[in-house]
Amino acid sequence: METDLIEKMPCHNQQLNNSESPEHAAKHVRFARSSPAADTCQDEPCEHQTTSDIQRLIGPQLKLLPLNDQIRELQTIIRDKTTSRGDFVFCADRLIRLVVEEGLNQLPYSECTVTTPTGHKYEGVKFEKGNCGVSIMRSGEAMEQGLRDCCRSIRIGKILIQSDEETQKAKVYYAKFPPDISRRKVLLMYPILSTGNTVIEAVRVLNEHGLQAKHIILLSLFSTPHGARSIVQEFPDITILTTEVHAVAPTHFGQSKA
Ligand SMILES: Nc1nc2c(ncn2[C@@H]2O[C@H](COP(=O)(O)OP(=O)(O)OP(=O)(O)O)[C@@H](O)[C@H]2O)c(=O)[nH]1
Ligand SMILES: O=P(O)(O)OC[C@H]1O[C@H](OP(=O)(O)OP(=O)(O)O)[C@H](O)[C@@H]1O
Ligand SMILES: O=c1cc[nH]c(=O)[nH]1
Repeated sequence: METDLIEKMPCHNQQLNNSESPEHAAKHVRFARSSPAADTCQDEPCEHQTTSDIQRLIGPQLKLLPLNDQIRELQTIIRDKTTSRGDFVFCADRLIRLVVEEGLNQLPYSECTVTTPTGHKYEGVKFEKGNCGVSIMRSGEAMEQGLRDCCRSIRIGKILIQSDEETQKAKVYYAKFPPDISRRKVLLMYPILSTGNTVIEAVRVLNEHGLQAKHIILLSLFSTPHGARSIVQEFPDITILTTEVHAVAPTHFGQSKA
């Protein structure tokens, strides 16, 4: 029964803190009524859904960036078939940067004290060591620059997985990670989760290298309900970060950067 419900929920956004403010709920309804990109919401209006439904059905492992006008505009331009290649890449890079920044927020920080030029002590925080990125080729590579723009010297591993077009079965062709990956927190990059099969296979390979799913933060831009649910069912400890869960995911994302 829950499966039926989730597939009927084409359009969701949810705050990262997993609770919905009245302002956020109001904004969500406004988008559902006014956005031309929310085409699949017409049969199943978003205002009839609560944003906690998706959380309940998929679980707290799924974290959506808080919806705002800026993110909604980027999603709209990326989805618009009349968008030029240059605008698509520009907007995708902006959305990637927002997801990367939030992904970094999920990593461990420790407290530290620094001295200011005027000799004052300042109680701040610093990243803990032991993070790395892994991009799933090809489309995940489009997210590497966004991560490097924030973390200049972060190590980035790569994995190539291709799905059989008929059976959808995912096969691993190439994987190269930092040797101590089992001891790191990994930002796994893949912009579009459709079936979820590619990511599931990637996480299996990371598991084989000794990395537990609880140390993986999946950075993506768009997900179908099915994709997110499949990944969480397979790996209940993973964290998935995305900007939108929608029944229709954009396609050919990798080709935009080719
Ligand atoms: N020569 C070389 N140095 C690298 C490479 N990747 C990372 N480094 C450097 O090696 C150092 C240690 O890298 P990491 O092990 O990823 O760093 P970390 O221990 O997680 O933490 P940070 O030092 O804060 O990055 C960093 O200063 C990086 O700049 C590489 O592929 N080649
Ligand atoms: O169904 P999933 O396993 O969740 O994968 C979804 C991705 O796969 C397809 O791309 P493609 O296979 O061409 O991958 P690439 O663009 O990364 O090369 C599709 O355009 C999505 O980007
Ligand atoms: O390059 C582009 C432009 C619009 N939409 C895409 O999917 N790719």
